[in-house]
Order: sequence, then structure tokens, then C-alpha cells
Amino acid sequence: MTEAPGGVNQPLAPEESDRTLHFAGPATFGRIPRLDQVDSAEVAVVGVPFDSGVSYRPGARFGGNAVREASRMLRPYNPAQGIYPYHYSQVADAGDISANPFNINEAIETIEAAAGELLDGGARLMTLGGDHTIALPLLRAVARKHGPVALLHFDAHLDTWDSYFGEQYTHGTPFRRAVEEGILDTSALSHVGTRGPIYGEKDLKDNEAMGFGIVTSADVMRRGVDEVVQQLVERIGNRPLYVSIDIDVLDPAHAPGTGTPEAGGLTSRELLEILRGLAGCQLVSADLVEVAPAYDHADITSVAASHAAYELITIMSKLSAPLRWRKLNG
Ligand SMILES: N=C(N)NCCCC(=O)O
Ligand SMILES: [Zn+2]
Ligand SMILES: [Zn+2]
Repeated sequence: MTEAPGGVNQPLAPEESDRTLHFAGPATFGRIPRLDQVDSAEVAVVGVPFDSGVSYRPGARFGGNAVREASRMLRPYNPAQGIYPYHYSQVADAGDISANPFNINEAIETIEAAAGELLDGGARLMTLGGDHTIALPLLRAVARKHGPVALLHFDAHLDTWDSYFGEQYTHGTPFRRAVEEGILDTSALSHVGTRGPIYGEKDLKDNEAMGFGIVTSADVMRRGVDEVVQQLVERIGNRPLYVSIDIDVLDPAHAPGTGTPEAGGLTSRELLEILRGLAGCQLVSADLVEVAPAYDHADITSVAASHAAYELITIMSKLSAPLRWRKLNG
């Protein structure tokens, strides 16, 4: 193993694993420190245990903690991106946002406010859901800081539907609301991994009109990861980027633990490789949603989710490091 950086003013990283057990003690993401153990964080992992917006099987409120448990074994060096994510920048676990499960409108306001506070504190956010409803308040908070952002949305579903049973705020509608609110940069919107039956042809026409490009799950298989990454990265350019990952983008063989599974999805290997390909992008925050551990087996879903979050955290840590050095060296 290459030696990890360390010393005065270096970020507080997880304990060396030859001295502590990966499988003991409270589960913060990757065994990183809690936010209250450090002055501030450049990357904050935050849970949003809210799933009152689901249209089918519930249970994603338990997703964040399942991902934290599954992330215990993540080691400190990321060879795919060539850095120690927890040593470059301060990465900390900010705990959970308590959103009212009986009132979606209030929950959305709570999430937006709490995310805004963490962003104002200088952190990029890696949010662990929760169902996909939470992407809307997270995008609002991010757009308030950065203006309209580019969106890379990994999902079996479009999540741009108008309403369910007349309700506008659900896990199938966050991105239509976000387009309507002007918080997305409509010249750089992409869905990746889309597949399965939809409600009608109009769904696709609406997405085109909103500005979404679509890379289906079959496109990834036919064209290959490298070509897809190149196309996505070109579209994103230098814009501030928000990545939203619905774990159902993965095939149910790779992610059975989710509420609305669809056959024919990405492999976890494909997803991780696409995420690594985003390393040059200006990733400002990300979410990972729809892990529902009650339907999982042998932690397949939460392990895959923890690795996806680790890749995004690595990108954000790398981006934050120069800021940290500038601050320390005046
Ligand atoms: N899993 C998410 N986010 N959305 C699924 C909505 C699909 C539907 O209810 O028709
Ligand atoms: Zn989905
Ligand atoms: Zn979704």
C-alpha cells in the first residue's frame, strides 16, 4: 500500500484499519468522522430518511442507514481515481435530516433548508435517500448557491411525470418540477439507464421538449461505457453538475432492494465506470436514492450503492482539495 498523506491540518480520516475493526462501532459512511467531530467539511454525507413520495413498494426511508452499514468495508485508497478521498479533503457524516413523513410539502421545505445550511457551510453534499422526491429540494438548495445546474440522472425511470393522483410532489415527478422552476440548465440534462414500459409516447416527447437527452440502458450495452461517458461529459462541459442516482438504474440482479424494479438494467460495473468517467466535471453535489433494504438480499443493493457514493465522494474530495490548500496556506 502507498503511504497515506497525514500530519497537522490534514483532514480527520477514518481510523487505520489495522487498528480498528471495520465491523464494530457506530456506522458513519465509510467510518468517516461525524460532522460535529471536525470544524467543517468540504464533503458532507447526509441521510434523508423520507419515503412518503413512493408510488409502489415503500421502505427507502431505511436506505441511508443500510448504505452506511454496507460502506464499512470501503478502504481508504481509490485506485480507479488514484487518490485517498478522505485525506485530500475533510469528508464527514452530517447525520440525517428529519423530514415529516406525514406532510410532503413540509418535508420538502425541511430538506431544502437543511441542505442549504450544509452548502452554506462550504460543503458539497453526498445525500443518501430516501425516495426520489428528495431530489427536488436538494436541487433547489444547490441552484440557490450555483444557479441552474447541469443534471445527470441515473434511473430506470424518467421521473418527469406531471402528477400522481393529482399530487405534484412525488418520487415520479421531481425533475419536471425542477425544469418548471428554472433550477436546471436545460442545455445539459441527461437521463441514463432508462428502460421499461412507460405511460405513453407523450412521456418521451415531453422529455425532449424539456431538454433531456436519453441514454437508455440498451444504449450503454450497445455503445459501451467509454463512448457514453464521452458524450455525457461533452454535454456537461464546465457547468456546475448535479448527479442523481436512483439505485433502480441497476438491473434487479445488481439491486433487488428497491421499490420499483425494472428488468434489463445496468450492471454495477457499468455504473461505477461511468461515474469514474465524470472525474473532470464540476460536481457540486449528488444524491443516491431508492435503496429499500427490506427487499434486499445479502446487502447486494446497499453494497453497490455504497461503492457508487464512494466514487462520487472521491470526485468531490478531489475538487475541494485545492480550495483547502489555498485556505491553509493563506
Ligand atoms: N423510482 C422512482 N423514482 N420512480 C418510479 C416511478 C415509476 C412509477 O410509479 O410509475
Ligand atoms: Zn427509478
Ligand atoms: Zn427515480
